[in-house]
Amino acid sequence: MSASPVFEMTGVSKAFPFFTLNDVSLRLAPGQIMGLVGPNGAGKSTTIRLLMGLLTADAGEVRLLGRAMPREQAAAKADVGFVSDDMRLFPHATLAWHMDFTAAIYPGWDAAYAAQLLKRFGLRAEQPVKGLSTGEHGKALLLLALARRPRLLVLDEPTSGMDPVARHELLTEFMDVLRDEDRAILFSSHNTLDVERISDRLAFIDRGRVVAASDTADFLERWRRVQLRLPPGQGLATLPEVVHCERDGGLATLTVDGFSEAWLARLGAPVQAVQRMSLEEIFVAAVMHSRHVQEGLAA
Ligand SMILES: Nc1ncnc2c1ncn2[C@@H]1O[C@H](COP(=O)(O)OP(=O)(O)OP(=O)(O)O)[C@@H](O)[C@H]1O
Repeated sequence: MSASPVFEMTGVSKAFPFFTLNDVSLRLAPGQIMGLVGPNGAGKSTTIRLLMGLLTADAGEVRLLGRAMPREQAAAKADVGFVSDDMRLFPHATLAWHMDFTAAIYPGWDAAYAAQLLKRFGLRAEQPVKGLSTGEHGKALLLLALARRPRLLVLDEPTSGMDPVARHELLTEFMDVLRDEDRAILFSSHNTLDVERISDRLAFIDRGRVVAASDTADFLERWRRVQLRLPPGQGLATLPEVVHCERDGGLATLTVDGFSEAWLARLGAPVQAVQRMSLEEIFVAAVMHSRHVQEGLAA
Protein backbone atom coordinates (compact mmCIF):
# COMPACT_ATOMS: atom_id res chain seq x y z
CA MET A 1 0.00 0.00 0.00
CA SER A 2 1.85 3.10 -1.16
CA ALA A 3 -0.85 5.85 -1.26
CA SER A 4 -1.40 7.54 2.08
CA PRO A 5 -4.15 5.67 3.90
CA VAL A 6 -7.69 7.04 4.31
CA PHE A 7 -7.46 5.94 7.91
CA GLU A 8 -4.85 4.44 10.15
CA MET A 9 -5.21 3.09 13.69
CA THR A 10 -1.95 2.13 15.39
CA GLY A 11 -1.81 0.22 18.68
CA VAL A 12 -5.20 1.58 19.77
CA SER A 13 -6.57 0.45 23.14
CA LYS A 14 -9.67 1.44 25.08
CA ALA A 15 -10.83 0.01 28.41
CA PHE A 16 -14.44 -0.06 29.64
CA PRO A 17 -15.37 -1.60 33.01
CA PHE A 18 -16.23 -4.98 31.44
CA PHE A 19 -14.47 -4.87 28.09
CA THR A 20 -11.11 -3.85 26.67
CA LEU A 21 -10.25 -3.15 23.06
CA ASN A 22 -6.63 -4.21 22.78
CA ASP A 23 -3.84 -2.94 20.56
CA VAL A 24 -5.89 -2.49 17.37
CA SER A 25 -3.88 -1.60 14.26
CA LEU A 26 -5.75 -1.20 10.97
CA ARG A 27 -5.26 0.87 7.82
CA LEU A 28 -7.13 1.30 4.56
CA ALA A 29 -5.90 2.62 1.22
CA PRO A 30 -8.00 4.87 -1.06
CA GLY A 31 -10.25 2.96 -3.47
CA GLN A 32 -10.69 -0.04 -1.19
CA ILE A 33 -13.52 -1.58 0.81
CA MET A 34 -12.77 -3.06 4.23
CA GLY A 35 -15.21 -5.37 6.00
CA LEU A 36 -14.90 -5.42 9.78
CA VAL A 37 -16.35 -8.72 11.00
CA GLY A 38 -16.89 -9.98 14.52
CA PRO A 39 -19.36 -11.68 16.82
CA ASN A 40 -21.72 -9.69 19.10
CA GLY A 41 -19.80 -7.58 21.57
CA ALA A 42 -16.46 -8.13 19.77
CA GLY A 43 -15.62 -4.42 19.65
CA LYS A 44 -16.63 -3.44 16.09
CA SER A 45 -18.68 -0.37 17.08
CA THR A 46 -16.05 0.65 19.64
CA THR A 47 -13.38 0.52 16.91
CA ILE A 48 -15.56 2.62 14.60
CA ARG A 49 -16.42 5.12 17.36
CA LEU A 50 -12.70 5.55 18.11
CA LEU A 51 -12.01 6.09 14.42
CA MET A 52 -14.76 8.71 14.21
CA GLY A 53 -13.51 10.56 17.30
CA LEU A 54 -16.66 9.71 19.29
CA LEU A 55 -14.43 8.00 21.86
CA THR A 56 -10.89 8.88 22.94
CA ALA A 57 -8.34 6.06 22.97
CA ASP A 58 -6.44 5.25 26.17
CA ALA A 59 -3.38 4.44 24.06
CA GLY A 60 -2.34 4.43 20.42
CA GLU A 61 -2.91 6.75 17.49
CA VAL A 62 -5.92 7.30 15.23
CA ARG A 63 -5.65 9.22 11.96
CA LEU A 64 -8.63 9.85 9.70
CA LEU A 65 -7.91 11.32 6.26
CA GLY A 66 -4.50 12.31 7.62
CA ARG A 67 -5.97 14.16 10.64
CA ALA A 68 -5.26 13.24 14.27
CA MET A 69 -8.43 12.02 16.00
CA PRO A 70 -10.28 13.14 17.97
CA ARG A 71 -8.40 16.50 18.04
CA GLU A 72 -8.90 17.36 14.35
CA GLN A 73 -12.26 15.67 13.89
CA ALA A 74 -14.10 18.72 12.54
CA ALA A 75 -11.71 18.94 9.56
CA ALA A 76 -11.62 15.18 8.96
CA LYS A 77 -15.37 14.64 9.14
CA ALA A 78 -16.18 17.13 6.41
CA ASP A 79 -15.14 14.44 3.95
CA VAL A 80 -16.34 11.33 5.79
CA GLY A 81 -19.88 9.92 5.59
CA PHE A 82 -20.76 8.05 8.77
CA VAL A 83 -23.87 5.93 9.34
CA SER A 84 -24.57 3.77 12.36
CA ASP A 85 -27.70 1.80 13.17
CA ASP A 86 -28.47 3.93 16.24
CA MET A 87 -28.73 7.16 14.20
CA ARG A 88 -32.20 8.67 13.84
CA LEU A 89 -33.54 11.24 11.38
CA PHE A 90 -36.09 13.87 12.48
CA PRO A 91 -39.34 11.86 12.57
CA HIS A 92 -41.71 14.66 11.54
CA ALA A 93 -39.59 15.95 8.62
CA THR A 94 -39.65 14.38 5.16
CA LEU A 95 -36.69 12.77 3.43
CA ALA A 96 -36.73 15.72 0.96
CA TRP A 97 -36.26 18.10 3.92
CA HIS A 98 -33.29 16.02 5.12
CA MET A 99 -31.82 16.05 1.61
CA ASP A 100 -32.09 19.87 1.39
CA PHE A 101 -30.63 20.20 4.88
CA THR A 102 -27.65 17.96 4.07
CA ALA A 103 -27.11 19.71 0.72
CA ALA A 104 -26.93 23.07 2.52
CA ILE A 105 -24.18 21.84 4.83
CA TYR A 106 -21.99 19.77 2.52
CA PRO A 107 -20.64 21.36 -0.67
CA GLY A 108 -20.01 17.93 -2.24
CA TRP A 109 -23.78 17.12 -2.33
CA ASP A 110 -24.71 15.59 -5.69
CA ALA A 111 -28.44 16.22 -6.33
CA ALA A 112 -28.60 14.10 -9.50
CA TYR A 113 -26.99 11.15 -7.70
CA ALA A 114 -29.38 11.62 -4.75
CA ALA A 115 -32.36 11.44 -7.15
CA GLN A 116 -30.91 8.29 -8.70
CA LEU A 117 -30.43 6.67 -5.26
CA LEU A 118 -33.97 7.62 -4.26
CA LYS A 119 -35.29 5.61 -7.19
CA ARG A 120 -32.85 2.77 -6.75
CA PHE A 121 -33.66 2.35 -3.04
CA GLY A 122 -37.44 2.67 -3.68
CA LEU A 123 -37.81 5.65 -1.31
CA ARG A 124 -40.32 8.54 -1.55
CA ALA A 125 -38.85 11.97 -0.87
CA GLU A 126 -42.14 13.47 0.35
CA GLN A 127 -42.79 10.79 2.97
CA PRO A 128 -42.30 11.88 6.60
CA VAL A 129 -39.49 9.87 8.17
CA LYS A 130 -41.70 8.54 10.96
CA GLY A 131 -43.58 6.41 8.40
CA LEU A 132 -40.46 4.62 7.14
CA SER A 133 -39.82 0.96 7.97
CA THR A 134 -36.52 0.00 9.69
CA GLY A 135 -34.92 -1.00 6.39
CA GLU A 136 -36.19 2.15 4.63
CA HIS A 137 -34.84 4.33 7.45
CA GLY A 138 -31.43 2.65 7.03
CA LYS A 139 -31.55 3.24 3.28
CA ALA A 140 -32.50 6.92 3.82
CA LEU A 141 -29.45 7.40 6.08
CA LEU A 142 -27.24 5.76 3.49
CA LEU A 143 -28.66 7.91 0.70
CA LEU A 144 -27.82 11.05 2.71
CA ALA A 145 -24.26 9.81 3.30
CA LEU A 146 -23.62 8.53 -0.24
CA ALA A 147 -24.96 11.64 -2.04
CA ARG A 148 -22.43 13.80 -0.20
CA ARG A 149 -19.81 11.83 -2.17
CA PRO A 150 -17.38 11.71 0.77
CA ARG A 151 -13.85 10.33 0.35
CA LEU A 152 -14.55 7.73 3.05
CA LEU A 153 -17.80 6.06 4.06
CA VAL A 154 -17.83 4.52 7.54
CA LEU A 155 -20.86 2.30 8.02
CA ASP A 156 -21.67 0.46 11.23
CA GLU A 157 -23.84 -2.54 10.26
CA PRO A 158 -25.29 -0.90 7.13
CA THR A 159 -27.35 -3.90 6.04
CA SER A 160 -28.96 -4.75 9.38
CA GLY A 161 -32.76 -4.82 9.08
CA MET A 162 -32.63 -5.04 5.27
CA ASP A 163 -34.21 -7.75 3.15
CA PRO A 164 -31.97 -9.72 0.73
CA VAL A 165 -32.98 -7.61 -2.30
CA ALA A 166 -32.24 -4.32 -0.50
CA ARG A 167 -28.92 -5.76 0.71
CA HIS A 168 -28.00 -6.74 -2.83
CA GLU A 169 -28.90 -3.25 -4.10
CA LEU A 170 -26.85 -1.63 -1.41
CA LEU A 171 -23.76 -3.76 -1.90
CA THR A 172 -23.92 -3.14 -5.65
CA GLU A 173 -24.11 0.58 -4.88
CA PHE A 174 -21.02 0.32 -2.68
CA MET A 175 -19.07 -1.26 -5.49
CA ASP A 176 -20.22 1.51 -7.85
CA VAL A 177 -19.03 4.14 -5.37
CA LEU A 178 -15.54 2.73 -5.75
CA ARG A 179 -15.41 3.27 -9.50
CA ASP A 180 -13.91 6.53 -8.41
CA GLU A 181 -10.57 5.26 -7.18
CA ASP A 182 -10.11 7.90 -4.50
CA ARG A 183 -13.04 6.77 -2.37
CA ALA A 184 -13.06 4.09 0.26
CA ILE A 185 -15.53 2.28 2.52
CA LEU A 186 -15.20 0.73 5.97
CA PHE A 187 -18.23 -1.28 7.02
CA SER A 188 -18.92 -3.58 9.94
CA SER A 189 -21.08 -6.66 9.59
CA HIS A 190 -21.95 -10.04 11.06
CA ASN A 191 -22.56 -11.21 7.53
CA THR A 192 -19.48 -12.90 6.08
CA LEU A 193 -21.25 -13.33 2.72
CA ASP A 194 -21.48 -9.54 2.35
CA VAL A 195 -17.81 -9.20 3.24
CA GLU A 196 -16.76 -12.00 0.89
CA ARG A 197 -18.74 -10.44 -1.93
CA ILE A 198 -17.52 -6.86 -1.84
CA SER A 199 -14.52 -6.29 0.41
CA ASP A 200 -10.92 -5.98 -0.78
CA ARG A 201 -9.69 -6.16 2.78
CA LEU A 202 -11.07 -7.74 5.90
CA ALA A 203 -10.47 -7.49 9.59
CA PHE A 204 -11.75 -10.13 12.01
CA ILE A 205 -12.21 -8.92 15.54
CA ASP A 206 -13.03 -11.02 18.59
CA ARG A 207 -13.08 -10.17 22.31
CA GLY A 208 -11.48 -6.81 21.62
CA ARG A 209 -8.56 -8.12 19.56
CA VAL A 210 -7.86 -8.13 15.84
CA VAL A 211 -7.65 -11.83 15.02
CA ALA A 212 -6.77 -11.29 11.36
CA ALA A 213 -6.38 -8.32 9.02
CA SER A 214 -5.64 -9.14 5.43
CA ASP A 215 -6.33 -8.80 1.76
CA THR A 216 -9.59 -10.80 1.33
CA ALA A 217 -8.44 -12.79 -1.72
CA ASP A 218 -5.08 -13.68 -0.10
CA PHE A 219 -6.89 -14.70 3.04
CA LEU A 220 -9.28 -17.06 1.22
CA GLU A 221 -6.25 -18.51 -0.59
CA ARG A 222 -4.40 -19.25 2.65
CA TRP A 223 -7.06 -21.38 4.34
CA ARG A 224 -7.96 -24.99 3.44
CA ARG A 225 -9.49 -28.15 4.89
CA VAL A 226 -7.14 -31.07 4.19
CA GLN A 227 -8.22 -34.70 4.63
CA LEU A 228 -5.55 -37.35 5.19
CA ARG A 229 -5.47 -41.09 5.63
CA LEU A 230 -3.59 -41.86 8.83
CA PRO A 231 -3.34 -45.34 10.29
CA PRO A 232 -4.97 -45.33 13.78
CA GLY A 233 -2.36 -44.52 16.39
CA GLN A 234 -0.02 -42.75 13.93
CA GLY A 235 0.59 -39.17 14.97
CA LEU A 236 1.08 -36.15 12.76
CA ALA A 237 4.08 -33.88 13.04
CA THR A 238 3.17 -30.62 14.80
CA LEU A 239 2.94 -27.97 12.11
CA PRO A 240 2.23 -24.33 13.00
CA GLU A 241 -0.10 -23.97 9.98
CA VAL A 242 -2.53 -26.60 11.36
CA VAL A 243 -4.98 -24.66 13.53
CA HIS A 244 -7.30 -27.60 14.16
CA CYS A 245 -7.23 -31.38 13.68
CA GLU A 246 -10.14 -33.82 13.91
CA ARG A 247 -9.55 -37.59 13.82
CA ASP A 248 -12.20 -40.10 12.83
CA GLY A 249 -10.71 -43.59 12.70
CA GLY A 250 -8.06 -43.54 9.99
CA LEU A 251 -9.18 -40.19 8.62
CA ALA A 252 -7.79 -36.85 9.84
CA THR A 253 -9.29 -33.49 8.83
CA LEU A 254 -6.92 -30.56 9.23
CA THR A 255 -7.88 -26.89 9.18
CA VAL A 256 -4.88 -25.10 7.71
CA ASP A 257 -3.91 -21.41 7.80
CA GLY A 258 -0.91 -21.01 5.51
CA PHE A 259 -1.73 -23.55 2.84
CA SER A 260 0.36 -23.93 -0.34
CA GLU A 261 1.22 -26.82 -2.65
CA ALA A 262 4.75 -26.81 -1.18
CA TRP A 263 3.30 -27.09 2.33
CA LEU A 264 1.17 -30.04 1.21
CA ALA A 265 4.24 -31.82 -0.15
CA ARG A 266 5.97 -31.41 3.25
CA LEU A 267 3.06 -33.07 5.05
CA GLY A 268 4.36 -36.56 4.36
CA ALA A 269 1.00 -38.39 4.50
CA PRO A 270 -1.43 -39.57 1.80
CA VAL A 271 -3.83 -36.69 1.10
CA GLN A 272 -7.47 -37.65 0.33
CA ALA A 273 -8.92 -34.23 -0.41
CA VAL A 274 -8.19 -30.51 -0.24
CA GLN A 275 -11.19 -28.19 0.11
CA ARG A 276 -11.46 -24.42 -0.03
CA MET A 277 -13.29 -22.84 2.89
CA SER A 278 -16.00 -20.18 2.89
CA LEU A 279 -15.24 -16.94 4.71
CA GLU A 280 -17.79 -17.97 7.32
CA GLU A 281 -15.95 -21.26 7.98
CA ILE A 282 -12.62 -19.42 8.12
CA PHE A 283 -14.06 -16.81 10.47
CA VAL A 284 -15.27 -19.46 12.93
CA ALA A 285 -11.95 -21.37 12.72
CA ALA A 286 -9.86 -18.20 13.15
CA VAL A 287 -11.90 -16.99 16.12
CA MET A 288 -11.86 -20.40 17.85
CA HIS A 289 -8.10 -20.68 17.27
CA SER A 290 -7.44 -17.19 18.60
CA ARG A 291 -9.53 -17.91 21.74
CA HIS A 292 -7.62 -21.14 22.25
CA VAL A 293 -4.27 -19.33 21.97
CA GLN A 294 -5.40 -16.52 24.30
CA GLU A 295 -6.72 -18.99 26.88
CA GLY A 296 -3.43 -20.94 26.63
CA LEU A 297 -1.46 -17.73 27.25
CA ALA A 298 -3.69 -16.84 30.20
CA ALA A 299 -3.40 -20.30 31.83
N1 LIG B 1 -19.67 3.36 26.55
C1 LIG B 1 -19.46 2.12 27.02
N2 LIG B 1 -19.32 1.88 28.34
C2 LIG B 1 -19.10 0.65 28.81
N3 LIG B 1 -19.02 -0.46 28.04
C3 LIG B 1 -19.16 -0.29 26.71
C4 LIG B 1 -19.39 1.00 26.13
N4 LIG B 1 -19.48 0.86 24.78
C5 LIG B 1 -19.33 -0.46 24.53
N5 LIG B 1 -19.13 -1.14 25.68
C6 LIG B 1 -18.90 -2.58 25.79
O1 LIG B 1 -17.90 -2.94 24.87
C7 LIG B 1 -18.17 -4.22 24.32
C8 LIG B 1 -18.05 -4.16 22.80
O2 LIG B 1 -19.14 -3.42 22.30
P1 LIG B 1 -19.28 -3.05 20.75
O3 LIG B 1 -20.57 -2.29 20.62
O4 LIG B 1 -18.04 -2.40 20.29
O5 LIG B 1 -19.41 -4.49 20.07
P2 LIG B 1 -19.88 -4.90 18.59
O6 LIG B 1 -18.81 -5.79 18.06
O7 LIG B 1 -20.21 -3.69 17.79
O8 LIG B 1 -21.19 -5.75 18.92
P3 LIG B 1 -22.58 -5.99 18.13
O9 LIG B 1 -22.25 -6.83 16.93
O10 LIG B 1 -23.39 -6.74 19.13
O11 LIG B 1 -23.14 -4.64 17.79
C9 LIG B 1 -19.53 -4.65 24.81
O12 LIG B 1 -19.35 -5.60 25.86
C10 LIG B 1 -20.13 -3.37 25.34
O13 LIG B 1 -20.96 -3.62 26.46
